[in-house]
Amino acid sequence: DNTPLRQCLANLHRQLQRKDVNLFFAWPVTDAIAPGYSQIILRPMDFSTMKEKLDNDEYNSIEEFRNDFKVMCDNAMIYNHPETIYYKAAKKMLNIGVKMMSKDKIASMYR
Ligand SMILES: NC(=O)c1ccc2nc(N)sc2c1
Repeated sequence: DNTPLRQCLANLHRQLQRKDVNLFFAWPVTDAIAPGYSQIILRPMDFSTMKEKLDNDEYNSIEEFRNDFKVMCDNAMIYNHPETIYYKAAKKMLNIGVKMMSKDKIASMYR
């Protein structure tokens, strides 16, 4: 059933994924496209995995969702060098996400 939290997270997921125009974050990163990725990144995350967790009701708060989103962006800024398009896309998307899910914005929902 669609609880307010699930609807809110589904909207956030849609809005954030729209920013990923090159689909760099749509699917799990494979070692085939990113050599050594699985040795370097111990907690992989991507939008399809987040959607699966959403559909399986695995997020109990916006904070949990925001944490996965931040891990996904941080991973890309750990594995990829700063001058790459992947690093830059992650940094830009992280800034957008932080604004959309800021702590004070979430707190303001409970006032
Ligand atoms: N999300 C990432 O870190 C990411 C995504 C796609 C991609 N394609 C490559 N050739 S390296 C690479 C890294």
